[in-house]
This record gives sequence, C-alpha cells and structure tokens, in this order.
Amino acid sequence: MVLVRNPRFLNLKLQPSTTTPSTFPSCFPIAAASMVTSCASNSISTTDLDRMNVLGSGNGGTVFKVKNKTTSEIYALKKIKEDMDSTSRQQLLREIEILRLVNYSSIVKCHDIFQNPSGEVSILMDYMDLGTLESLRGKVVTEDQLALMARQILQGLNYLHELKIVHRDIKPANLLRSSKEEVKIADFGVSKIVAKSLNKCNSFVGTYAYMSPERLDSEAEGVTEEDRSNVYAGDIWSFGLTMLEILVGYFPLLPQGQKPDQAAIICAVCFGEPPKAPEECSDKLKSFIDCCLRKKASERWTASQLLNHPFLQHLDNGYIDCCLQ
Ligand SMILES: Nc1ncnc2c1ncn2[C@@H]1O[C@H](COP(=O)(O)OP(=O)(O)OP(=O)(O)O)[C@@H](O)[C@H]1O
Repeated sequence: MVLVRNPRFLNLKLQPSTTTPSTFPSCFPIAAASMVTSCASNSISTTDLDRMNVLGSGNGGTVFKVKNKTTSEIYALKKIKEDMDSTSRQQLLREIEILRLVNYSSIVKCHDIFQNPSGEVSILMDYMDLGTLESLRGKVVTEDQLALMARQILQGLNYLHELKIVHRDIKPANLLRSSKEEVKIADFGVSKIVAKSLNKCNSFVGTYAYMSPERLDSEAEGVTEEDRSNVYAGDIWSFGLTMLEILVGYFPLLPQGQKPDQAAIICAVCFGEPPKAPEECSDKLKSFIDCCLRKKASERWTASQLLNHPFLQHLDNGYIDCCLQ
C-alpha cells in the first residue's frame, strides 16, 4: 500500500492539431455538416430532462447532471459552447463520430446527441458520480484498487485499439469513476480513427505531460519507423503514467514538489529514464508499470498483453475490498 501525499495532477494542454481532416471517412454515416445524430436506440428528448446541477466545465463546454423526468434516470449532459472556432468544431465532430461508433462497458456511453433550433449541441452521457480520477487526490490507493481500475481502463483501451481508435489523451482528468466501482474512458475530442494516415496519428495533440517519448519527439535518435507507426503504444505510455500518478499521488515524471513546466517535462520524457513504481510496491506492480513505461514504443506491452499481466491476474481469485470513495 502506498500513501498518497501532497499530490498534484496536471492539465497541461496543447493546442489541438490544425491538420485534422475536415471530412469523415466514408464508412461513418454521420452527417458531418448538420451534426445532428443519435447514439441511442430509445431516443430521449431534451424536454424529458431536468437540469440538476453543474458537474464541471472544460474547453468544449459545460457538463450538467440531469434527470429523465419519466424514468428518474440520471445522466450527464455536455452542453457544447456555441462560439466554437473551426478547430473546436472539428474536435467536436470527431468526438461525436467516435462516440457513435463505440459501445463498451469501460467507455462512457453516449445515449443521445441533441441540437436545438439555434444550433446548440448537447451530448447525453452516462453519469459517473465520483467524477474524474483526479478526485483521488489525497486518497490512499492500494494495489488491489489500482489493479481494478487498471483492468477496466485496459479493457476499454483494448476495445478501442481493436476498433483502430487511438485515444491520444489518456490522463486522470479523462477517466471517470462511479460508486459502482466502475472506471470509464471519456473525452474523445483528440482521438483518432486510424485509417490510412498513420503519420497523422502521432501528431502533437493531447496533453503533453502524458505524451510518450515518440510522440513528443518523433525525430529523436533511436526512435525507429516501427516506434512511430505503433500509434497505440502512445496510449499505453499515458495509461502507465496515469496509474503511477494515482499510486504515488504526484506527477511521477518530476520530483515530488517540483513545479511542472513544459521544458522540464520534455527533458524528463525524452532524456531521462522512465519513472518506476516505488521500491515498497510488489514485484508484480513494479513489472506492470515497467511494461507500460518503456521508452521504445515497440517494446511497450499492448493493452491485450497487459490484461494478462500477473499484476491483474489475482483479481479473479476471490473478493477484494476495493471500496474507494
Ligand atoms: N459523464 C460524466 N459524469 C460525471 N461528471 C462528468 C462527466 N463528464 C464530465 N464530467 C465532469 O465535468 C468536467 C468537465 O468535463 P468536460 O468533458 O467538459 O471537460 P474536460 O474533459 O475537463 O476538459 P476539456 O474538454 O477541456 O478536455 C469533468 O472534469 C468532470 O468533472
């Protein structure tokens, strides 16, 4: 068990890439121009929803807790900002495109997407009552609790990677949890469907603090074509860093207490040794983190391999008290 002390979570965000294609691959039926679509089989109307309170807001808009008046079910409704520039609009379209495509227990489900007559777009999603993994700040996280979270996130990543989707922004702020012990991947604004443009998948979008060495500096010495084309490995680096951050309670690429800045982080990722789990952790956990945080993308384990790592295997052997509120 590792104590969480004086933690700090980062949200150092870069400007999204301007190289995003403005059209969607033809395999997706979404009408990109109208942005009106539905993910749901049983459509809900906005008039069925009571707004309860604000859950938070980000660059793209504000998220409300809402209640379906008929069924009393609770959802999160993300109301997208109306004054969007073209890059944000493209991000939104990309997020909608991916939300329509995915349907998996470890990924925040999109129940519906609405557009009112004035053009305002809202996305109705699963409500995750414990918020993001950033809320674990100051909490003690045991290895079993970490393993339970890790398994769900990896199942989600494995599902996405099999669909040829790279998330590209895995970090505590984009992982949501609920009191039912669920952890789900959210925020597909900078995700990408790997089509024919592999080179663009490593483009500099997302949160640089969690970016893998080959994404931060794809031309660095030692980064091979194989590393560059292994776009899914970037998500595994970000996942490993996120798991380590939750365990130790501070951003693990820098010494505890050091003020994060872009130069220090880039130096640590590109020139330093990858961070390791603390000495007092079990050998299984140390190995698990090591398999995620290998500097060479081609040596990092895949989500599917990590799901079979011994650190996660003992989860199937009996009851684990994982209550982490
Ligand atoms: N499905 C949800 N259930 C519960 N809370 C949510 C949900 N989605 C978002 N939130 C809360 O709302 C906040 C804002 O979410 P949002 O997706 O708009 O922005 P973000 O991901 O923090 O930022 P950005 O859009 O700039 O990346 C989150 O930090 C979280 O606390």
